[in-house]
Amino acid sequence: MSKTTNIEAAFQLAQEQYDSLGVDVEAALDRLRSVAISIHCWQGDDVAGFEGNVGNLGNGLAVTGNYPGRARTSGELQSDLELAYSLIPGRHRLNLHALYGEFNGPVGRDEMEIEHFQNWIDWSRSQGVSLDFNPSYFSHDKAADGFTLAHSDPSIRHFWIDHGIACRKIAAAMGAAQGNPCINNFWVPDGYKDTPANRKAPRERLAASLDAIFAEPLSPSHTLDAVESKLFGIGSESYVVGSHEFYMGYAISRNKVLCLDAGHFHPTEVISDKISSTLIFVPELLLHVSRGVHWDSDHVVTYSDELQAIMLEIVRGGYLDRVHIGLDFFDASINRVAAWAIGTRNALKALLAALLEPTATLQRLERDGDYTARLALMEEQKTMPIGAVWDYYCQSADVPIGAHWLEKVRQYEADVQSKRSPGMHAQQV
Ligand SMILES: C[C@H](O)[C@H](O)[C@@H](O)C(=O)CO
Ligand SMILES: [Mn+2]
Repeated sequence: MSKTTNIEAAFQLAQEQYDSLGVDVEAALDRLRSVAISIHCWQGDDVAGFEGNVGNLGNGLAVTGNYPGRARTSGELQSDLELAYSLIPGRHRLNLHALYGEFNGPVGRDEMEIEHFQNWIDWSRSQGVSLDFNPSYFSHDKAADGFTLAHSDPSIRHFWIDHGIACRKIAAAMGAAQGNPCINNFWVPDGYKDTPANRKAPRERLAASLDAIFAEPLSPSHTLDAVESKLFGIGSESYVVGSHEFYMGYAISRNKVLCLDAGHFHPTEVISDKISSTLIFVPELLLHVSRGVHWDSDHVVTYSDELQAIMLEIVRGGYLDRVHIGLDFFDASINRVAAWAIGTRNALKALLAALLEPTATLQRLERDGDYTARLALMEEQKTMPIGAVWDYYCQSADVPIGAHWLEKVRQYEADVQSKRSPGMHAQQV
């Protein structure tokens, strides 16, 4: 039997097994096909961007590792992304940070315009990829003391407010160009290393700065504002202005998208349990699917219990249209294209597993108080043949099956990435 026939035969057997549980595999695959994951550009170059300050990543963000082949220009990043997308089934989005604009000479963050992203818009159109966006409140002289929108100096605060306003206009133009909303996510690092004497004032300033940024109504069909909380960062261990409670309250009161980053909570706290709570009160969620190891370490997403729990919660709650699934990890110790492929394929595989769950049956058992059968069925589900369905999905999407994608990355690394010199930044290439 040929490999293709094997995959089809295994899929048919798997389909029969799911069928016996009342699960429609074709419907699950159709739903999976419609989900676009927002793949973060910053895994490709260690969050360096193209402003020319490579190695100055600041404000608590840390990338470790020195694997060769970091992308140094937008052309290199686009080429790496094209390979990554070709290894991942489905049609996905690209999440860009403002510091990835293309600037001919110095451009202040408060002066950024859509023209600095025209090349990204053109490229994304050519790839059939839609864009999401983020203002960049880090790795900058005016963020050197750890404060931006909550700064006590009004001139610094206003500089960053202007950056936020500029980024909203850029995001809206991207959304108008692509015909669907560009999610524009605001994360600021503001916080104190040591115990503050005044927790109130910075939070009042952050709320006022955000209100100033969001003052102009923009069409929700062009852009949606999201806000991202954090528990602590390196250098803001004792106090983060934009805590979970702060942004939960902000998003509810201002009708904003709430961003939950899996690495931004206490180590035993999970975002999977926050989805059904928060969505009662906010219109939509953005997820930064990440993997913290002891802290917000931004490890590549693996097929973990929490990843599966996140996807199950989205599917069980019927939230696929209200939850934007984005990724947020940056690992420089392995091939960066492989990192994208591993993390995104895992996210999709976990989503497929969730779509293949006999949720209606489980929820009926729960309603009936039959917790024995609920647990038994949930456990049996774990060894159902999802691998056969996933392989079939990859084959039908014309992307590599199993670990064969790794051969393409190895070839690309030998032909392209290994020839890049490490220390250079965009202007030097
Ligand atoms: C680069 C991203 O904006 C950043 O990772 C942010 O989303 C975050 O999670 C900071 O810890
Ligand atoms: Mn994040």
